Amino acid sequence: MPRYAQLVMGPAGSGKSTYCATMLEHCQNLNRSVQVVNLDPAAEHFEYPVMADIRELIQVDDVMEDDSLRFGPNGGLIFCMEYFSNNFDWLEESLGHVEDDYILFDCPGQIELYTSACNEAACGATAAVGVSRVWSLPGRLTVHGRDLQVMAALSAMVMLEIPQVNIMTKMDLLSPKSKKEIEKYLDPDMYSMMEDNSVSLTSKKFRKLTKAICGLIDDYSMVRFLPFDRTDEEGINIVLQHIDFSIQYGEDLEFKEPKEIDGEPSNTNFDEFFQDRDDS
Ligand SMILES: Nc1nc2c(ncn2[C@@H]2O[C@H](COP(=O)(O)OP(=O)(O)OP(=O)(O)O)[C@@H](O)[C@H]2O)c(=O)[nH]1
Ligand SMILES: [Mg+2]
Repeated sequence: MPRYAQLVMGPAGSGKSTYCATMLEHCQNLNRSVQVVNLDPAAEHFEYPVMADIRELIQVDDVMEDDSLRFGPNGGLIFCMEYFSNNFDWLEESLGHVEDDYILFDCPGQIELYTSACNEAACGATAAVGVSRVWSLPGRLTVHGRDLQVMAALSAMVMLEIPQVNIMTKMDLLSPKSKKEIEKYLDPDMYSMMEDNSVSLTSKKFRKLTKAICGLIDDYSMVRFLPFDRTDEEGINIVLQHIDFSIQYGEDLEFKEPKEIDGEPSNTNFDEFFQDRDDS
């Protein structure tokens, strides 16, 4: 059987580890077997059990304390990921050979990594297990900050040629009004957004640069975001279905009996989701 994976990438603090914990719990409720691997050598805290943890191989603190290396936190992290990309045996041994594996890789958050070492590491990880990637961005963003982050998402998509699903995290923090407002950013029309912000684009050069960036994002027309509200099971399911579809998960799976809870067969959220859709 093939192995499937999600590489969960995105800026620092955008909610990658929380996404992994939420998706793990969601899949467990659906009676789906999912495992999580921590690939962040600087991770201090995460709320999920791990199948493997890169810190068993190398830790940022050890690299920073090494007198011959003398790295700071960012250089230390890049060193760790390069070390990881040269030691994939560790990953292959840690993953073993379990059938029907579906693994979430919780990646580190430093954005520089997605233009260099982490790509090599991610390529190695995809070679080891299979493909797909989730790019997470927090739901609260300024317009210009968001443009740059859209560029980062686009750059990751282009650098590492595997399917990518972009998600907008922390949607539960938004009021209904803000949720409505953020809708236009989920599937952005870059040119009309630029017009919306034209008042702040007083400099001619800056306006030209912004237009060029908008053109680039528009040319690829691939960057859209799915909202991710960790409190909304139905929304989480929609994200999972998009990812499953992008990696063709489930096409050759055999039917499994649902788990029984207190002698009663469980009515999974998956069934409920389709039930709701049928009723509507
Ligand atoms: N309300 C809310 N808070 C969130 C959500 N996702 C993450 N957070 C909070 O945001 C902070 C960072 O979340 P993490 O999941 O650690 O983010 P990360 O991307 O793994 O961070 P790094 O690994 O440091 O890059 C934590 O305080 C989380 O509790 C979410 O969906 N909703
Ligand atoms: Mg994390």
